[in-house]
Amino acid sequence: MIEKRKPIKVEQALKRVFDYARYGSIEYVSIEDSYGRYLGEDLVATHDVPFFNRSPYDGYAIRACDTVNASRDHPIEFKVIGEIGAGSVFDGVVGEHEAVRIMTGAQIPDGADCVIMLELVTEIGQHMIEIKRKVKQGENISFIGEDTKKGTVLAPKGTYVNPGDVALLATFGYKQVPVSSKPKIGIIATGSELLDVDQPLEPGKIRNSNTYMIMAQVKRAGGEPIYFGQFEDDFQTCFEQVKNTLEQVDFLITTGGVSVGDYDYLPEIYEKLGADVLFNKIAMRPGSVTTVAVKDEKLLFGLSGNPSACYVGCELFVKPIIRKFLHNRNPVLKRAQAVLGQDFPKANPFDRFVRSYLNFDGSQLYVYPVGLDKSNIVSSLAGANVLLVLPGGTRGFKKGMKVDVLLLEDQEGAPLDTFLAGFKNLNRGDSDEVI
Ligand SMILES: Nc1nc2c(c(=O)[nH]1)N[C@H]1C(S)=C(S)[C@@H](COP(=O)(O)OP(=O)(O)OC[C@H]3O[C@@H](n4cnc5c(N)ncnc54)[C@H](O)[C@@H]3O)O[C@H]1N2
Ligand code: MOO
Repeated sequence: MIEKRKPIKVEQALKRVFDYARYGSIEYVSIEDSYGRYLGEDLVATHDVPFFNRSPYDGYAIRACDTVNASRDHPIEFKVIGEIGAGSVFDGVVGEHEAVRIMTGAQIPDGADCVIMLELVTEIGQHMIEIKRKVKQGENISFIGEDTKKGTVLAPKGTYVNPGDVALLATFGYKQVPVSSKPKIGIIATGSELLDVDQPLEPGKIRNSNTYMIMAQVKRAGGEPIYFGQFEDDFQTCFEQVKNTLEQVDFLITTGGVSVGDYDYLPEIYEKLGADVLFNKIAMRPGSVTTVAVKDEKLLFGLSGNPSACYVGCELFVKPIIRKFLHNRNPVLKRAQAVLGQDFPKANPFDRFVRSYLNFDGSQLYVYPVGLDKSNIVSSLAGANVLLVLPGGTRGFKKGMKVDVLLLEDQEGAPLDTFLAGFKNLNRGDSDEVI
């Protein structure tokens, strides 16, 4: 008689796993390779930006006090005493009714306290210009420290390095960037039915898709997947593999063999290893059989063999642990609210995580379940950019209801029409900007 497993709640399971989260160390990569990594140290502004007062426009640097009486009917003449492009410094001083022609990004010359744009100036001869309006002191100057002040923490340790962070790293002279080292995640597939990706199909056999899917998920989460192979349902072979692999990695993921079938050997393997099983049943679908054990402080994730269950188990439990290892402060999936785009009549005895597509139609976020909602389905995974969360003990979700979604990743944009429609819906005022 098989012992009945007692399911625990998703949040309880996650808390138990987090008790065994570990942190990685720090390594250095070149700035070119820093995108997509996680910062190993706080990114602190080591100097003010801008570092000097500079002009945000092409124009003339002048003294504001010389324009006090300027107007359309009373233009004031200025003598142009020099010109500076970005990267050069003017070595004189701007005096009364003098101007220096200045380009965007150049340092404001001494004596000047404002800039007037080229378009607002009339050239009236060689080295002479005319100004017909007042300019305020400080007008059109990007002041020292306006962008960021020295000492400001711009991105804390554990931040995912996006292109904006790369710009900051370059601004502050990081040729080499301290990043969190990636956790090494061992992956093992079990199952005598498994063929590798390049093997022809045979009756009763299937191609091992989970391994490659998990490797991609691990990479997406920021970890380093190491594939140790697929093994037939033989207790001794699987035991040896799990034992040896565990010694070489930070965490281990297995797929398949965690349920109660005759060839589901993972429970016995954990026992023989002397690993503590944190849970072996979660009140969720798919992925209820997701099992997590700990051996010598290392987490062993026993994911389901069923592709969708495997996918969801990996996103909910492995991804946060990878991000935690990378010192990320927001390691779990981000939650958002959307409107259900179609009926979902099925009952939800446990919390259900439905592979779904989140879409903005120009005015509202809608979420649509993708494909068949069964844990052995592989086709619904590719089109999903979120997991729709339907709480356990509910049924009959209707189109139009507000629901929660967990964001996976969205590299795909919107259709052009939807993008343009978004502007149509904006209530825009008229601008009085002249230029
Ligand atoms: N009597 C019971 N039977 C089952 C239960 C249960 O509670 N009592 N739970 C069911 C649920 S829920 C799931 S999910 C599965 C989980 O089974 P396992 O995780 O032990 O996985 P396997 O039995 O090894 O395989 C399940 C399924 O997935 C296919 N598979 C396996 N590995 C891969 C792979 N690497 N790539 C693609 N597909 C894979 C395998 O061929 C099976 O079809 O158990 C239910 N049964
Ligand atoms: O674990 Mo199963 O994945 O609930 O379908």
